[in-house]
Amino acid sequence: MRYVSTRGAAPALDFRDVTLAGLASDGGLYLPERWPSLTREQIAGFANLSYVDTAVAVMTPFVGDALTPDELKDLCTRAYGRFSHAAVTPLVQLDHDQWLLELFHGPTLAFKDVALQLLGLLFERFLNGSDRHLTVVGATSGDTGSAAIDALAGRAGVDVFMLHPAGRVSDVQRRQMTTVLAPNVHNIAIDGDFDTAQALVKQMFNDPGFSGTFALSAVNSINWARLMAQVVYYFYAAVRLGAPERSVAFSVPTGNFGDVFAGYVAAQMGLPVAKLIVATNVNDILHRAISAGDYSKGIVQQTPTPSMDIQVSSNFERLLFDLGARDGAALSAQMQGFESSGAMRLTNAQHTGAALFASDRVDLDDMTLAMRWAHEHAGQVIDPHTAIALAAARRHPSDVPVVTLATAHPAKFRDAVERATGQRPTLPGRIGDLFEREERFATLPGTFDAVTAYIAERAVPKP
Ligand SMILES: Cc1ncc(COP(=O)(O)O)c(C=O)c1O
Ligand SMILES: N[C@@H](CCOP(=O)(O)O)C(=O)O
Repeated sequence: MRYVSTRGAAPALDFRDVTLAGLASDGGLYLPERWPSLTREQIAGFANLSYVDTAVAVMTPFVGDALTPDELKDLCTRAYGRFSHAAVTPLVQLDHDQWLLELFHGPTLAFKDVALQLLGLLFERFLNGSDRHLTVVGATSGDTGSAAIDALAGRAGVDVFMLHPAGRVSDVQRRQMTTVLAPNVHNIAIDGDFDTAQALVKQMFNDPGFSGTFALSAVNSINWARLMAQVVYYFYAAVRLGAPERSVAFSVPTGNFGDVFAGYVAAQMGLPVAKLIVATNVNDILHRAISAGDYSKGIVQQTPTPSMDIQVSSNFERLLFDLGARDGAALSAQMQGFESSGAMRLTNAQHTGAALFASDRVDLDDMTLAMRWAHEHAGQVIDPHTAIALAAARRHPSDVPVVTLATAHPAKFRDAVERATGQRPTLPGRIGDLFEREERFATLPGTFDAVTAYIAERAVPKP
């Protein structure tokens, strides 16, 4: 399998190189040159497979010959062996039509572990025997950071520099990052919001001086391997609810558009997906884009769902490319217009082509009501991000099962959960002593010069 950039000018790469590269050299994001397709019989056969075997079956076409089937299975077994639930991503029924897909049983209690546990092992495997030292640069609004740090702490050949917006993540989220004291982990709190952090990371890749000096790589969902691993749980859930005979809808709490784009990929591969509901908080750029074709930035507002306090959604570019006849030059011009003005209209083809998606904007009151409903009617204490998607799911009548992606453990957002339900979740044993651990992080202005100077002093240059 070869991978092409959404902006059309970077070289096509194989799976190994696309994993190590992260972002394309023309500023675009990599995508498979075509979507692999699975037959109905193959999909039906997944109903009897474990999570690991489903992962191997779904990911094999993307991995190509970069790994043997045995190697891929070994990596998946190790990655998902660290999850605390035997099903890895179990389904929980809420009522007749509504289901939760619990994605938070990994080491850092959010869906990011599903992809990042595997990505850490892929880096290790692909760096084995090479003298390349990776400088991983990442931006987090709370969850990617701890999942990447858990996956990479102490690994040879990799340093990770993780930028989070100071004061805009929950205390549990911050401590999950800053209490990891491994020498290859560097946490940086920046003055600014998540969009500032994400823009700095992209600027590092696009700066010839910086990216020429360090072998940069990405752990955000701009890295294709992240999305590939997330496609798996759409198949895993849908076949348990009757696919391919029956279609299934998914409601996804959305920020950077990675998780829901993985659902789109599953649909392109042949999974009968009835609808993908893009659920946003009041930072609703994606809701406006999908419902009205208006992709224009607002000011990032702080909410009790900090991981979704995002206005520039990196992976939306992948969808626009796929729906725009994969014309890299046209998309490049469209994205450059957005980058300079902060606004763009979707073309007719992009807007009408996105018919698989519905969208919804959920405010604080409706988020709170969804948390209460889950608690009172189904005995489930859910986190606020999950509640955004559950509220949206309940507002979209459906004649097929609707699966809400439960993206984080409620203990990561104890104050918000307690305010809504009166229940204060306890920290799971894995992080029971989190508030007694020592923290270490730097605080820097959110500027390219300040952050790159800090990294340059600590990172290992290319030979
Ligand atoms: C708990 C949680 N839910 C939802 C999201 C949004 O997911 P995505 O950025 O893939 O749209 C995030 C952050 O990515 C998150 O951490
Ligand atoms: N919500 C994320 C933001 C980064 O998203 P990613 O999926 O692109 O890594 C977070 O919690 O850090």
